[in-house]
Amino acid sequence: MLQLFTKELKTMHVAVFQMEVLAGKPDENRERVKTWVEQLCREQLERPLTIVLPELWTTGYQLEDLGELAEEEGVETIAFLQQLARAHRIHMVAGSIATKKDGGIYNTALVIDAQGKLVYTYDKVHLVPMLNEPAYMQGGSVPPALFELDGVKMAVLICYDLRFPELARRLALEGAEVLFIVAEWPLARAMHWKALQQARAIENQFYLLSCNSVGSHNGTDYAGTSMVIDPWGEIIVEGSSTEEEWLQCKVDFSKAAEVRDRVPVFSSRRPDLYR
Ligand SMILES: O=C(O)CCC(=O)C(=O)O
Repeated sequence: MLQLFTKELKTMHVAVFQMEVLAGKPDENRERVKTWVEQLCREQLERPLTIVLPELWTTGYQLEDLGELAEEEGVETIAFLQQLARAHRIHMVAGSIATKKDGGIYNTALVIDAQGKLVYTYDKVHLVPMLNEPAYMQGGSVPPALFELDGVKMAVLICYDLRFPELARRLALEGAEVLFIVAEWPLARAMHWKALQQARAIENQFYLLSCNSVGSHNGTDYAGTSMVIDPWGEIIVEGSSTEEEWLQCKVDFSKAAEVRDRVPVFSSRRPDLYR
Protein backbone atom coordinates (compact mmCIF):
# COMPACT_ATOMS: atom_id res chain seq x y z
CA MET A 1 0.00 0.00 0.00
CA LEU A 2 1.44 3.37 -0.98
CA GLN A 3 2.00 5.60 1.99
CA LEU A 4 1.02 9.25 2.22
CA PHE A 5 3.63 11.90 1.62
CA THR A 6 5.20 13.91 4.39
CA LYS A 7 2.92 16.69 5.47
CA GLU A 8 5.02 18.61 8.00
CA LEU A 9 8.14 19.43 6.00
CA LYS A 10 7.45 20.95 2.60
CA THR A 11 10.87 22.00 1.37
CA MET A 12 14.55 21.16 1.75
CA HIS A 13 17.68 22.74 0.30
CA VAL A 14 20.04 20.36 -1.44
CA ALA A 15 23.59 20.75 -2.70
CA VAL A 16 25.24 18.15 -4.90
CA PHE A 17 29.04 18.03 -5.16
CA GLN A 18 29.88 16.85 -8.68
CA MET A 19 33.40 16.07 -7.64
CA GLU A 20 36.53 15.17 -9.55
CA VAL A 21 37.64 12.33 -7.30
CA LEU A 22 41.41 11.95 -6.98
CA ALA A 23 41.88 8.19 -7.25
CA GLY A 24 43.88 6.60 -4.45
CA LYS A 25 44.03 9.81 -2.38
CA PRO A 26 41.49 9.59 0.45
CA ASP A 27 43.12 12.27 2.64
CA GLU A 28 43.08 14.80 -0.19
CA ASN A 29 39.51 13.95 -1.13
CA ARG A 30 38.34 14.36 2.46
CA GLU A 31 40.11 17.70 2.63
CA ARG A 32 38.43 18.83 -0.59
CA VAL A 33 35.00 17.83 0.71
CA LYS A 34 35.67 19.77 3.91
CA THR A 35 36.72 22.87 1.96
CA TRP A 36 33.62 22.61 -0.23
CA VAL A 37 31.25 22.18 2.71
CA GLU A 38 32.80 25.18 4.47
CA GLN A 39 32.42 27.33 1.37
CA LEU A 40 28.87 26.13 0.74
CA CYS A 41 27.83 26.80 4.33
CA ARG A 42 29.25 30.32 4.26
CA GLU A 43 26.85 31.01 1.37
CA GLN A 44 23.87 28.85 2.28
CA LEU A 45 22.58 29.56 5.75
CA GLU A 46 19.08 28.15 5.34
CA ARG A 47 18.28 24.78 6.83
CA PRO A 48 17.41 21.96 6.38
CA LEU A 49 20.24 21.47 3.93
CA THR A 50 21.20 18.07 2.55
CA ILE A 51 24.48 17.62 0.72
CA VAL A 52 25.22 14.78 -1.69
CA LEU A 53 28.58 13.22 -2.63
CA PRO A 54 29.43 10.73 -5.41
CA GLU A 55 30.29 7.03 -5.34
CA LEU A 56 33.67 5.92 -3.95
CA TRP A 57 34.66 9.53 -3.37
CA THR A 58 37.55 8.77 -1.01
CA THR A 59 39.40 6.22 -3.15
CA GLY A 60 37.92 6.48 -6.64
CA TYR A 61 38.02 3.38 -8.81
CA GLN A 62 41.55 2.40 -7.76
CA LEU A 63 40.23 -1.12 -7.30
CA GLU A 64 43.58 -2.92 -7.33
CA ASP A 65 44.64 -0.98 -4.21
CA LEU A 66 41.44 -1.36 -2.22
CA GLY A 67 43.06 -3.96 0.03
CA GLU A 68 45.07 -1.06 1.45
CA LEU A 69 42.74 1.86 0.78
CA ALA A 70 39.41 0.47 1.99
CA GLU A 71 38.64 1.48 5.56
CA GLU A 72 37.86 -0.97 8.35
CA GLU A 73 34.07 -0.46 8.79
CA GLY A 74 34.52 3.03 7.26
CA VAL A 75 35.45 4.32 10.70
CA GLU A 76 37.75 7.18 9.73
CA THR A 77 35.53 8.71 7.04
CA ILE A 78 32.37 8.24 9.10
CA ALA A 79 33.95 10.13 12.02
CA PHE A 80 35.13 12.85 9.63
CA LEU A 81 31.63 13.25 8.15
CA GLN A 82 29.90 13.19 11.53
CA GLN A 83 32.08 16.04 12.72
CA LEU A 84 31.37 18.04 9.56
CA ALA A 85 27.61 17.38 9.73
CA ARG A 86 27.42 18.53 13.37
CA ALA A 87 29.60 21.59 12.82
CA HIS A 88 27.44 22.85 9.93
CA ARG A 89 24.04 21.34 10.86
CA ILE A 90 23.74 19.59 7.51
CA HIS A 91 22.36 16.24 6.47
CA MET A 92 24.66 14.19 4.29
CA VAL A 93 23.86 11.59 1.69
CA ALA A 94 27.56 11.04 1.71
CA GLY A 95 28.01 9.03 -1.47
CA SER A 96 29.78 5.74 -0.94
CA ILE A 97 33.18 4.62 0.25
CA ALA A 98 35.11 1.35 0.15
CA THR A 99 34.75 -0.43 3.48
CA LYS A 100 36.26 -3.62 4.88
CA LYS A 101 34.06 -5.89 6.93
CA ASP A 102 33.68 -9.60 7.59
CA GLY A 103 36.78 -10.27 5.51
CA GLY A 104 35.37 -8.58 2.39
CA ILE A 105 35.46 -5.18 0.70
CA TYR A 106 32.15 -3.43 0.05
CA ASN A 107 30.99 -0.30 -1.75
CA THR A 108 29.05 1.29 1.10
CA ALA A 109 26.71 4.28 0.96
CA LEU A 110 26.54 6.45 4.08
CA VAL A 111 23.81 8.76 5.36
CA ILE A 112 24.49 11.07 8.29
CA ASP A 113 22.03 13.53 9.78
CA ALA A 114 22.58 17.09 10.98
CA GLN A 115 23.13 15.84 14.54
CA GLY A 116 26.01 13.72 13.31
CA LYS A 117 24.14 10.43 13.63
CA LEU A 118 24.88 7.69 11.11
CA VAL A 119 21.29 6.98 10.12
CA TYR A 120 21.76 4.52 7.29
CA THR A 121 24.34 2.44 5.43
CA TYR A 122 23.87 0.35 2.30
CA ASP A 123 26.29 -2.03 0.59
CA LYS A 124 25.92 -1.86 -3.21
CA VAL A 125 24.20 -5.05 -4.31
CA HIS A 126 24.87 -4.89 -8.07
CA LEU A 127 28.58 -4.94 -8.81
CA VAL A 128 29.62 -3.70 -12.24
CA PRO A 129 31.11 -6.31 -14.58
CA MET A 130 32.12 -3.57 -17.07
CA LEU A 131 34.50 -2.10 -14.47
CA ASN A 132 35.59 -5.50 -13.13
CA GLU A 133 34.15 -4.60 -9.72
CA PRO A 134 33.24 -8.22 -8.80
CA ALA A 135 36.95 -9.15 -8.89
CA TYR A 136 37.72 -6.71 -6.08
CA MET A 137 34.54 -6.31 -4.04
CA GLN A 138 31.69 -8.22 -2.49
CA GLY A 139 28.08 -7.39 -3.33
CA GLY A 140 25.83 -6.53 -0.41
CA SER A 141 23.21 -9.07 0.61
CA VAL A 142 20.63 -6.66 2.07
CA PRO A 143 18.35 -4.76 -0.33
CA PRO A 144 18.26 -0.96 -0.13
CA ALA A 145 15.72 0.35 2.38
CA LEU A 146 14.17 3.66 3.34
CA PHE A 147 15.72 6.10 5.76
CA GLU A 148 14.34 9.40 7.03
CA LEU A 149 15.80 12.89 7.27
CA ASP A 150 13.53 15.40 9.01
CA GLY A 151 10.65 12.96 8.62
CA VAL A 152 11.03 12.68 4.81
CA LYS A 153 11.28 9.14 3.50
CA MET A 154 14.28 8.73 1.23
CA ALA A 155 16.43 6.03 -0.35
CA VAL A 156 19.84 5.80 -1.97
CA LEU A 157 21.08 3.57 -4.78
CA ILE A 158 24.62 3.28 -6.06
CA CYS A 159 25.38 3.80 -9.77
CA TYR A 160 24.78 0.46 -11.58
CA ASP A 161 21.71 -0.08 -9.32
CA LEU A 162 20.00 2.55 -11.49
CA ARG A 163 19.66 -0.07 -14.24
CA PHE A 164 17.38 -2.22 -12.07
CA PRO A 165 13.96 -0.52 -12.06
CA GLU A 166 12.52 -3.08 -9.66
CA LEU A 167 14.63 -1.61 -6.84
CA ALA A 168 13.34 1.93 -7.37
CA ARG A 169 9.73 0.77 -7.75
CA ARG A 170 9.86 -1.21 -4.51
CA LEU A 171 11.22 1.83 -2.68
CA ALA A 172 8.48 4.02 -4.19
CA LEU A 173 5.82 1.55 -3.08
CA GLU A 174 7.28 1.69 0.42
CA GLY A 175 6.83 5.47 0.38
CA ALA A 176 10.15 6.97 -0.82
CA GLU A 177 9.71 10.67 -1.62
CA VAL A 178 13.27 11.15 -2.82
CA LEU A 179 15.66 8.74 -4.50
CA PHE A 180 19.36 9.58 -4.46
CA ILE A 181 21.73 8.01 -6.97
CA VAL A 182 25.40 8.31 -6.10
CA ALA A 183 27.68 7.38 -8.98
CA GLU A 184 30.93 7.28 -10.89
CA TRP A 185 29.12 6.63 -14.16
CA PRO A 186 31.33 6.56 -17.27
CA LEU A 187 30.95 8.99 -20.14
CA ALA A 188 30.86 6.06 -22.58
CA ARG A 189 27.29 5.35 -21.38
CA ALA A 190 26.21 8.92 -20.63
CA MET A 191 23.05 8.59 -22.71
CA HIS A 192 21.87 5.71 -20.50
CA TRP A 193 22.72 7.68 -17.36
CA LYS A 194 20.49 10.56 -18.32
CA ALA A 195 17.58 8.59 -19.77
CA LEU A 196 17.40 6.10 -16.91
CA GLN A 197 17.37 8.82 -14.27
CA GLN A 198 14.49 10.60 -15.95
CA ALA A 199 12.64 7.34 -16.45
CA ARG A 200 12.98 6.39 -12.76
CA ALA A 201 11.66 9.82 -11.70
CA ILE A 202 8.75 9.77 -14.16
CA GLU A 203 7.63 6.20 -13.51
CA ASN A 204 7.87 6.49 -9.72
CA GLN A 205 6.75 10.13 -9.46
CA PHE A 206 9.31 11.10 -6.86
CA TYR A 207 12.30 13.41 -6.73
CA LEU A 208 15.51 11.94 -8.07
CA LEU A 209 18.77 13.56 -7.05
CA SER A 210 22.00 12.26 -8.47
CA CYS A 211 25.64 12.97 -7.85
CA ASN A 212 28.15 11.73 -10.40
CA SER A 213 31.86 12.43 -10.64
CA VAL A 214 33.84 14.04 -13.47
CA GLY A 215 37.42 13.60 -14.65
CA SER A 216 39.05 10.34 -15.64
CA HIS A 217 40.99 7.44 -14.21
CA ASN A 218 42.70 4.46 -15.89
CA GLY A 219 41.26 5.41 -19.26
CA THR A 220 37.67 5.82 -18.03
CA ASP A 221 36.11 9.29 -18.32
CA TYR A 222 33.23 10.00 -15.99
CA ALA A 223 30.01 11.58 -17.21
CA GLY A 224 29.13 14.24 -14.62
CA THR A 225 25.60 15.41 -15.54
CA SER A 226 24.43 15.17 -11.95
CA MET A 227 20.79 16.11 -11.75
CA VAL A 228 17.83 17.11 -9.68
CA ILE A 229 14.67 15.82 -11.36
CA ASP A 230 11.21 16.55 -10.03
CA PRO A 231 8.33 14.02 -9.76
CA TRP A 232 7.00 15.13 -13.15
CA GLY A 233 10.38 14.27 -14.72
CA GLU A 234 11.42 17.86 -15.24
CA ILE A 235 15.17 18.42 -14.84
CA ILE A 236 15.47 21.25 -12.31
CA VAL A 237 19.26 21.48 -12.39
CA GLU A 238 21.86 19.60 -14.37
CA GLY A 239 25.64 19.55 -14.06
CA SER A 240 28.05 19.73 -16.98
CA SER A 241 29.67 16.56 -18.27
CA THR A 242 33.22 17.73 -17.63
CA GLU A 243 33.49 20.32 -14.86
CA GLU A 244 33.79 19.89 -11.13
CA GLU A 245 30.98 22.04 -9.75
CA TRP A 246 28.17 22.05 -7.29
CA LEU A 247 24.44 22.16 -7.97
CA GLN A 248 22.03 23.73 -5.56
CA CYS A 249 18.27 23.96 -5.39
CA LYS A 250 15.28 23.78 -3.13
CA VAL A 251 12.96 20.79 -3.44
CA ASP A 252 9.27 21.00 -2.69
CA PHE A 253 7.85 17.74 -1.38
CA SER A 254 4.24 18.70 -2.05
CA LYS A 255 4.88 18.32 -5.79
CA ALA A 256 4.71 14.52 -5.84
CA ALA A 257 1.15 14.49 -4.52
CA GLU A 258 0.08 16.87 -7.33
CA VAL A 259 1.75 14.71 -9.96
CA ARG A 260 0.12 11.57 -8.58
CA ASP A 261 -3.26 13.26 -8.75
CA ARG A 262 -2.71 14.22 -12.38
CA VAL A 263 -1.47 10.80 -13.50
CA PRO A 264 -2.54 8.23 -10.89
CA VAL A 265 -0.08 5.52 -11.83
CA PHE A 266 -0.02 3.98 -8.38
CA SER A 267 -3.76 3.56 -8.06
CA SER A 268 -3.90 2.20 -11.64
CA ARG A 269 -1.39 -0.56 -10.91
CA ARG A 270 -2.53 -4.17 -11.27
CA PRO A 271 -0.45 -6.05 -8.71
CA ASP A 272 -2.81 -8.99 -9.22
CA LEU A 273 -1.15 -9.39 -12.65
CA TYR A 274 2.44 -8.54 -11.73
CA ARG A 275 4.40 -7.69 -8.62
O1 LIG B 1 25.87 0.87 -15.53
C1 LIG B 1 26.79 1.55 -16.00
O2 LIG B 1 26.90 1.76 -17.20
C2 LIG B 1 27.80 2.17 -15.09
C3 LIG B 1 27.82 1.59 -13.72
C4 LIG B 1 28.98 2.06 -12.92
O3 LIG B 1 29.89 2.67 -13.42
C5 LIG B 1 29.04 1.80 -11.48
O4 LIG B 1 28.15 1.19 -10.91
O5 LIG B 1 30.04 2.22 -10.86
